[in-house]
Amino acid sequence: MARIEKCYELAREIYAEHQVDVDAAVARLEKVPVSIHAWQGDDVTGFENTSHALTGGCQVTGSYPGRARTADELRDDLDAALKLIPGRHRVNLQGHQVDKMLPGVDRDGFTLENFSGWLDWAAARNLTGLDLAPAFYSHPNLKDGLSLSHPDAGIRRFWIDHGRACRKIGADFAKKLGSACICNFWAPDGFKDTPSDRLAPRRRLLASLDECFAEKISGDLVRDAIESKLFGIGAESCTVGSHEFCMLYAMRKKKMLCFDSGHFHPTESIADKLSAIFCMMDEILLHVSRGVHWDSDHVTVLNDELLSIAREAAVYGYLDKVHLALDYFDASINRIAAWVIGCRDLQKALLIAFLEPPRACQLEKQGDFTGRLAAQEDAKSLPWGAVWDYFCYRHDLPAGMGFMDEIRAYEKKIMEIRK
Ligand SMILES: C[C@H](O)[C@H](O)[C@@H](O)C(=O)CO
Ligand SMILES: [Mn+2]
Repeated sequence: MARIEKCYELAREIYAEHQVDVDAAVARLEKVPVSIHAWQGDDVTGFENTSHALTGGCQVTGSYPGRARTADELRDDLDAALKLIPGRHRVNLQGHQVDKMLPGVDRDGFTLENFSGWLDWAAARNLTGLDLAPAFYSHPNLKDGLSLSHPDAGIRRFWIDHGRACRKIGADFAKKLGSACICNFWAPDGFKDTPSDRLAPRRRLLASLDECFAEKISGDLVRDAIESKLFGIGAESCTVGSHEFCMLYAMRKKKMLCFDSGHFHPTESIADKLSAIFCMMDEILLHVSRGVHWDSDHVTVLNDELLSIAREAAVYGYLDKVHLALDYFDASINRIAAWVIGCRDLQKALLIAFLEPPRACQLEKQGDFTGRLAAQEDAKSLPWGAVWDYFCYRHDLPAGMGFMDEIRAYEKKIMEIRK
């Protein structure tokens, strides 16, 4: 331990030479909650016990042992992960991750009763809140790849009512937990092959969303967000809720725009979009993920993309308006490790952003772009790792990959015996 403190002292000295206050950076990181996506733990299956296949253009691959089969198991797994992630965080649910099913009640009729176990669990933990996203997929009413934009009014009604139900449950979560619930609307609607009519489904999606949001709910209780996608598996030719559609909807209807980092062209970075959005919008939801080829949902790692997203979210002083959420699913590795590694990497990226020396910005202001490049590159070898280790130590958590011992023990005792 003495070594961690010693290294931290040295790092503090070095950063001070670069006009960076390390203690302030640590204090900032302390205050950033990440919304941890519960669906990494159950492979997005939910707990309706209706054996619906995963549909809607997402795929979970791998058969690593230990998928949570019930909400109780999922909560145990989240407990195991949360213990290994420094700081206070939130948990993000999908609208089919019910705690219990009630006879004759489907998604369009879900109420808090279906999710009550989650609320009790969150209240008993030190969570900063619970988020809930309607699940417009993995259900027989996703017909021909369409939910909210389906031509059949009865189908649209089912999904609209599911959206409305989730907002009400979110409000109930918020009342008890004292923190607004983020209700993110992502509809998988799309076409495998070129549609003859792209306009009508988009008009129907627009009308359905208006109905979903018709009930006025205070922003202190629910923050609505809308998420676009480039394409999904089996919906390669047209996505109804495209980026333009969602951005304009959010702007016009005063909703939050959700950027999922796996939902854009591979060479397109959402980091560059944040400052553009903040010129005209006040709040944003980030789904932090990692796209690899056609898969939008690999575990986040500390790569250039994550560093630039965290940097752009942090450096202009609007981090309080950026809601950070994880969104990936990998069933080929230990699911708890997937949460812990991805979340800690996001926190590391934020810490690196908080520790950014002012030099590069100063040189840029003077028009010295060569100096700026030199300063940006020099900053890369500053000892942020010593600061991260100290942050973990303050939280009584192992630095490095020490967290794997606990994960392995939990895997042996609990996960390996799940069938
Ligand atoms: C579980 C969904 O995949 C997720 O919530 C949604 O945000 C998404 O990114 C779909 O690709
Ligand atoms: Mn997403």
